[in-house]
Amino acid sequence: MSAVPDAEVAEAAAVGAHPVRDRLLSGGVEERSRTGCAPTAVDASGIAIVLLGTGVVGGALLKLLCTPAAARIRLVGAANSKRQQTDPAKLASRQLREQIRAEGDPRDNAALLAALDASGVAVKVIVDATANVSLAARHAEWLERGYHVVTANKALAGGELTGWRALQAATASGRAHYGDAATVGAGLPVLSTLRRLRGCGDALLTLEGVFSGSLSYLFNQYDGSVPFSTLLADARRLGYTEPDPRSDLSGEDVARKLLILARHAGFSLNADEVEVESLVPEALRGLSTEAFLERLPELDAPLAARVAEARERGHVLRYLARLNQRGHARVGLVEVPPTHPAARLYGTDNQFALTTTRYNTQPLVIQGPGAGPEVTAQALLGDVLALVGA
Ligand SMILES: NC(=O)C1=CN([C@@H]2O[C@H](COP(=O)(O)OP(=O)(O)OC[C@H]3O[C@@H](n4cnc5c(N)ncnc54)[C@H](OP(=O)(O)O)[C@@H]3O)[C@@H](O)[C@H]2O)C=CC1
Ligand SMILES: N[C@@H](CC=O)C(=O)O
Repeated sequence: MSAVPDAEVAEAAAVGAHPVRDRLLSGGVEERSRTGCAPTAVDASGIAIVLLGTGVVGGALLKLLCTPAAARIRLVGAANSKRQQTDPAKLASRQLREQIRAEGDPRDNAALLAALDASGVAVKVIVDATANVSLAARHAEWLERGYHVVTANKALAGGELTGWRALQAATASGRAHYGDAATVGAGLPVLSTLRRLRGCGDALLTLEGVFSGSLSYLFNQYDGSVPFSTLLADARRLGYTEPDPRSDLSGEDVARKLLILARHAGFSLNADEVEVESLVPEALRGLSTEAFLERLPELDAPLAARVAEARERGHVLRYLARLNQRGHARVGLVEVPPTHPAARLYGTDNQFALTTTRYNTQPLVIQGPGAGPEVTAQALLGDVLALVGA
């Protein structure tokens, strides 16, 4: 199924490298085309963007920027965690990630914003394809300054309630838009549906489902026959996990999505009000990402025991998120019967079951792939294009 040989995966897991991440931008199997890529001559009615993060999702977005759908978009800056590029000729490079790594300027957000200002284009967008908390903390300020923000980074909207409130205040002025489709369901139409329902006067009563693409991928397959750690390495290689997979296994990423949805529905929940079950053993919590990746097999025994217990009862394990009518929020591993809707998912499927005042006999269910570079990058592109009504 994978395009990456197993030996390469094993080596990558050992050193903390990432074949999909590397290939997406290396100009190797998924080379950027020069033709139509990062156009330098977009007229003033076009869109200028700065891309923060050139990893799995950012890399896939760079590929989409080379397609006709992105003809109105001009890339005026791109950055990784250490370096950045704003030179138009270099931004059009086939090897943009290597270019930035080898010859990029030191990181400086002000220079990226200056590139947007100098573009002469009215619609200026900052695309955040990182998981960086400090960058997310700047979203509200950027919006207030009139830059649109399109994000896959959930750290602000799904973080502390104060951050969420700052975001609401920044968008309330209407100066700039916040494109957040990629933050929940990797672009499945969940947030847009919830906003539409609320706009019609409907109210969310309960919410339940599988909100993690990587955990869905893991538990849809895990029956104890293949070690959990092997499946996790696969999920990471395929670009489904967070930069540090403990963000998925700890429940933190699912909790963020639940908070984003709950807050959009009018529940003012703080981050510490979500009950979270972590699947990361205590001994693996304080390690560096690289050290954690070397010790993945330590995940196997506890989960093998859990799946065996569930099987004795004729059940399967699913990592579920739940919000009840009283605003109680919980994310964690649940034993469900094979007839449960969450037991019938495939691949990275997410499932969001919304019970509302008007959808109250059967929930409104949104289901489909909930992780992966292409779908997530498409969600970002869609939010960018929506700014010009495309
Ligand atoms: N993968 C998926 O399926 C989905 C991911 N997302 C979200 O997308 C985001 C990115 O995920 P993913 O692409 O998988 O992660 P990666 O680790 O592959 O990429 C993250 C990128 O962010 C860069 N970065 C980190 N800090 C900064 C910074 N301060 N300034 C600029 N760049 C920075 C990294 O730089 P460097 O290369 O130097 O490390 C890297 O290029 C996350 O928030 C994730 O939750 C959302 C939906 C689905
Ligand atoms: N790591 C996340 C990616 C999308 O947000 C997940 O597994 O769902």
